Amino acid sequence: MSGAELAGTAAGLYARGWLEGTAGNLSVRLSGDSALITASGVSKGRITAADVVEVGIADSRPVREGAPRPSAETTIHTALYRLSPGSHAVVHAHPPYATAIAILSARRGADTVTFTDLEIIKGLGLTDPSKVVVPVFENHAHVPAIADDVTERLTADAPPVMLIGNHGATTWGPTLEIARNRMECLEALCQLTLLVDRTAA
Ligand SMILES: CSCCC(=O)C(=O)COP(=O)(O)O
Ligand SMILES: [Zn+2]
Repeated sequence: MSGAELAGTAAGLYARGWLEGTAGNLSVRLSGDSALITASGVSKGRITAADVVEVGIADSRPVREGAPRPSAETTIHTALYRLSPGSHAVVHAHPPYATAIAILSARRGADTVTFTDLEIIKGLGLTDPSKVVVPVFENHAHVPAIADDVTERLTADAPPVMLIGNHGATTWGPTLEIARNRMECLEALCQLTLLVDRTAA
């Protein structure tokens, strides 16, 4: 897995309008105990292989001196890699419908959102796709506190998707393509839920 592949996936998500401004971050696990993650504060629509940083999964720090500053959300990515040894990629984005659901959840003080009986749940790769309970984390200003909450709340068999209140969504999986697909499925679940809720109102 290379920085160019990360950049290509990021460009695709940017083109969909899910990484507005400099939003979003993507990473892949490397062999050993490190991961390659996008640099902080750069447009993910035009990053290149030079805009990725290798960080340690144990300490979330750049492996090499002089590297660009890694994503501000690196600690969330590394917490997920520690939690889920079979996961080799993490995608964080701000897709509009998932972010709207994250905002509504935060307003209601809800720490989960449940989706039931929607075919697209199957795209999340769950054993029982009839229902998925998606955790919603508080958007602490100090990002490592979000990572601490992730470590505390999630178990290895948790669904590979989460929302961050007032912020966005994070998904993970065995490959970058699967983590990206899961982001698309989560966004579709949120979009369908908001569309149907509005139609029924
Ligand atoms: C302009 S978006 C604010 C930060 C954020 O939510 C994000 O996803 C990007 O952070 P990064 O440090 O990875 O650029
Ligand atoms: Zn974000």
